[in-house]
Amino acid sequence: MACQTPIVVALDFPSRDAALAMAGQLDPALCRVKVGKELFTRCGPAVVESLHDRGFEVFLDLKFHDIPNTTAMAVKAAAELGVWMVNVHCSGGLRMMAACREVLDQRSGEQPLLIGVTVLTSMEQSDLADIGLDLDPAQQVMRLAALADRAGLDGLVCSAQEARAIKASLPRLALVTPGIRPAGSVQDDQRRILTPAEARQAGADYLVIGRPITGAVDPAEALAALVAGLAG
Ligand SMILES: O=c1ccn([C@@H]2O[C@H](COP(=O)(O)O)[C@@H](O)[C@H]2O)c(=O)[nH]1
Repeated sequence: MACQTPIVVALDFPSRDAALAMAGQLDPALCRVKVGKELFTRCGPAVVESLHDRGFEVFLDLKFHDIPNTTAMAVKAAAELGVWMVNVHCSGGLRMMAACREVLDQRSGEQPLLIGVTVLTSMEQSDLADIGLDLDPAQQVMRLAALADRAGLDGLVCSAQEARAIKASLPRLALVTPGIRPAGSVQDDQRRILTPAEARQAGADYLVIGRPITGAVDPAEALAALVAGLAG
């Protein structure tokens, strides 16, 4: 059965066994899963295939950032794995994003959603100042969102704190929002956070949630509670 909720569980684990043990506690009708840099670097495409075999749609979160040709070929390789979603850094620029769009458009059949990472949800204004950007995260997100729209991307990774403003000006773009923290849970290294319900109210289309689910005593129960909270 296709996934019925906006929740994407981040499988940030150091081994295939650990990732699949967690996936085994989750229901593909209630969430999609995300494979990021740690898991993919350790396990490679085989873990994506195993998750597909278990019925999950997979967001391959490798945040490609390189020259246009290299990035486009990486996106093509991701598409050939049959993933549901793939992403690149918007700060790679317009030509880089357009090359990724073009390589997917040249393929036949079902394509992954092509998503641009704006400003990491772990970053706040002082972090942008450290890298020479004298503006607040929301301004930089809007600038990169407009660029991603021009390049024909399908959506953005951003904080849900920016979702309302982006939806108001660029409603075509799907918004994928990490930095989701249920009320009362620890912030960890995230900085621009919202609760699941606040994120949905602001216009987020997909909620990326890792530790609040995978670090719970009972991940299946944590996921079910989040799903119930969004439905209510
Ligand atoms: O801006 C970004 C982009 C990606 N992420 C990823 O999302 C998850 C969040 O995990 P939590 O445990 O819920 O913090 C993680 O895999 C990040 O690599 C992000 O947090 N922010």
